[in-house]
Amino acid sequence: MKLNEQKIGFLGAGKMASAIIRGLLKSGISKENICAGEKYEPSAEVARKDFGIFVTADNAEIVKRSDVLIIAVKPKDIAEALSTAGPTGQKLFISIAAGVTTASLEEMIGKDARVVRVMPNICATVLESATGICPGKNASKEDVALAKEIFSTVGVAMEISEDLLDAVTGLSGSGPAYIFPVIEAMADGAVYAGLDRKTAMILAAQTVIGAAKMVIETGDHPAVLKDMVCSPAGTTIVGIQTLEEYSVRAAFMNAVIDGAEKSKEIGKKK
Ligand SMILES: NC(=O)C1=CN([C@@H]2O[C@H](COP(=O)(O)OP(=O)(O)OC[C@H]3O[C@@H](n4cnc5c(N)ncnc54)[C@H](OP(=O)(O)O)[C@@H]3O)[C@@H](O)[C@H]2O)C=CC1
Ligand SMILES: O=C(O)[C@@H]1CCC=N1
Repeated sequence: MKLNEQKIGFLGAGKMASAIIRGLLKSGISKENICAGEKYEPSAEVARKDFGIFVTADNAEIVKRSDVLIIAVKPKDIAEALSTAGPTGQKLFISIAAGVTTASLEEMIGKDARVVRVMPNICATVLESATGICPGKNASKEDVALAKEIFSTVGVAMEISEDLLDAVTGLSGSGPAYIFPVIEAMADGAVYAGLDRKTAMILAAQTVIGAAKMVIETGDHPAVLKDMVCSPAGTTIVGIQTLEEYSVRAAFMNAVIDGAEKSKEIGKKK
């Protein structure tokens, strides 16, 4: 199955669908091969204007035109989106909804449905998503490979077993929202210390990019990298002491655990 020969339809054309569509177009997929079902007309109009793709409120028309359907509505809206999807035949369904299991998607689409569950993140917008992928019971190796190819256009995509996808959701699905306030708060600190806001924001964001690259490219443990920055009796160790006083590491750890548990909870709802 070649990606550039697939007709890809999105159910929902909101924030995440737009991010993924942008990645597909940037990777050379023709806009003629992408379409979207979106019931909120202002979002539909934005997608038409930004991407030049076919967008309609008629989900059945999207299913008819597509080989692969990407479910990109909120978990609570999936049942309605699928109930208006018409005959689904043996098309491949890829869901990016938080918490919703492949088993419950198969129940809604049909017991033989080919389903792949994926958890990307909002950084797909800048082609830097961290994405976890797992197959449903009827999905073939080729289906998983195709999903991996699609999500590799917007960042890093890895196959992960489904029992761990809630953990991926808490970590990389929600994670950007935990880091954005860190960047804002660090910039606030620099403004307090006298830097102008624009410079502070650029330096704060680049610091996060640089730190992330250090972890990925050196392969060193973050604690080792932290020690490289902390000079004895220097400026950094006093900041580390403050973070420890406020239990910042525990707070981040608990935020990820809470997100993972919420994802599991969503999966239990019918
Ligand atoms: N935002 C994120 O960072 C991430 C989100 N996800 C998952 O991605 C999915 C989409 O999230 P996101 O893009 O943020 O959500 P958005 O609300 O931005 O997009 C969903 C869009 O789908 C529309 N919609 C709702 N019901 C239907 C329907 N029956 N048919 C067609 N369109 C419909 C909504 O319209 P209306 O507003 O009128 O309801 C909305 O425009 C969710 O399931 C979420 O769990 C996964 C990873 C990260
Ligand atoms: O908050 C949410 O439910 C979605 C899923 C992961 C990120 N955003």
